[in-house]
Amino acid sequence: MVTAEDGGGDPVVTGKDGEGDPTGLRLRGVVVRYVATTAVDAVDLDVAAREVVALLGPSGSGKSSLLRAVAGLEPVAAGDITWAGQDVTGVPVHRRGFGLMFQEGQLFPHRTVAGNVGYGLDGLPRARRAERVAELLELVGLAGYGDRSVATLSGGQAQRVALARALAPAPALLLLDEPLSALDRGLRERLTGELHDILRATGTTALYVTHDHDEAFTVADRVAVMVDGRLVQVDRPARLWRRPVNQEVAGFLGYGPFLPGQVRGAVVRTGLGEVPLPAAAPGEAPGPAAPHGHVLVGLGPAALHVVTGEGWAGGDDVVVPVLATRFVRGRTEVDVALPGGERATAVTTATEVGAQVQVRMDPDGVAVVPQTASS
Ligand SMILES: Nc1ncnc2c1ncn2[C@@H]1O[C@H](COP(=O)(O)OP(=O)(O)OP(=O)(O)O)[C@@H](O)[C@H]1O
Repeated sequence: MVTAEDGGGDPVVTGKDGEGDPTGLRLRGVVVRYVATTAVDAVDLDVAAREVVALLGPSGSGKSSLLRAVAGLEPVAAGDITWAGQDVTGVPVHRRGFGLMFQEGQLFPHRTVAGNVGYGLDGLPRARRAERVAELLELVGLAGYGDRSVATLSGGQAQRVALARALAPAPALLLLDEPLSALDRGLRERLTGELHDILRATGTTALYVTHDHDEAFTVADRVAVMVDGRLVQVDRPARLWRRPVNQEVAGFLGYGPFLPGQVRGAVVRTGLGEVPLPAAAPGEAPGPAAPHGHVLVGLGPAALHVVTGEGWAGGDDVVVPVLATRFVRGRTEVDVALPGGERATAVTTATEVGAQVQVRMDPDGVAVVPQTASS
C-alpha cells in the first residue's frame, strides 16, 4: 500500500545521499537541447561517492542525453556539472576520467579479450598490466579468456568484457547506458545481479541508464525517474515502488488499472472495498504527505487475489467474471472485468474463462496517487 503527493514541479527527492558530498557528482540546472527538442530540462541531481544511481524512464525521456552530457559527449545548453568539487562542464570527454559502457559493448574486433580489457592501461608496465587484466577478467567471471578472439564470444560474455574494459582503469565515475538491454531476459537478470555485486565490490560510483525498472531496482542504491526531460522522483527502490509520486510514475512502474478512490480518515474507499492509508515505515525518511480527497488506487501485479473456498468471508470482496487465464512466472493469473469496467489481473490457483470469481484487494499490492485534472 503506497501513497504519494502529486509530483508536478520539483521532483520528490528522499534519501538524498549525494547531497553536499564534495567527492561525488553534482548536477545543477543541466539543460541539453537539440535543434527542436529540449531533451534534458533543468536537472538537479547528486550522486554520492560509491553510490549507484539509475536513471529510469520511458523511451525519449532524456536519460541518454543526460548521461552523455555528464560524459562530455553532449554539450550542455545551461547548468553545471561538478565532479569531486571540480567544475567539469567544459572539460573534454577524454580528460574527465570517466568510464563509459554502452548497450553494444563496442569491443575492438581485432584484439583479443585481454587486448580489449587492457586498452586503457597503456601507462602501466607490461607485467602490471597483465596482472590487472587478469584481475578484471576474474572479477567478471571470465578468468582464462584473455587469449580468446572477441569474435568468438557470446553476447553476455562480450558485455562482461566491455564491463571489465570500462572498469580496468578504475574510473572515478562509471557511466552505463542500457548496458544489458541487448541481452535476452534470463541472461540480463543474472548479469544485473552480478553487475550490482561488482559495482559494490569495486566501490564504483555509477550512473546507470535503463528503461527497465527491475534492472534499476536491482542495480541501484537510488533511482531517478525521468519523464519528458525532467526528474520527477528520486528515491530508494523499495520506497519508489511503494510510493510512486503520481499516476505517470506508478503506471511506468507497472501499476494499473487505476480505480477512483476517496480518502476517509485513515482508509481509501474504492469500488473494490477499502484499503488503509499507510503510515511511514519505521526509520523511513519523511516523504510527501499522504494524498487526500479524491485519489487513484493503482493495482500492482499481485494486488488482486481470487478468493476460493473457505478462506472467503464475504465483506469487501466482489464477484467478477474471468475473461482470460494464463500461467506465468510459476502461477496462474486471470484477467477479470471489474465492476467499473476496468480489465485487471488477479492471482489465483486455478479457474476457467467465463467463471464468476470473488476477488480481494491486497493493501500491500497497491499504490495510492493523487487524482489530477488529467486523470
Ligand atoms: N542527436 C539528436 N538530435 C536530435 N534529437 C535528439 C538527439 N538525440 C536525442 N534526441 C531527442 O531527445 C529526446 C531525448 O532522447 P534520449 O535519447 O536522451 O532519451 P532516452 O530516454 O535515452 O530514450 P531511449 O530510452 O529511447 O534511448 C528525444 O526526443 C530524442 O528524439
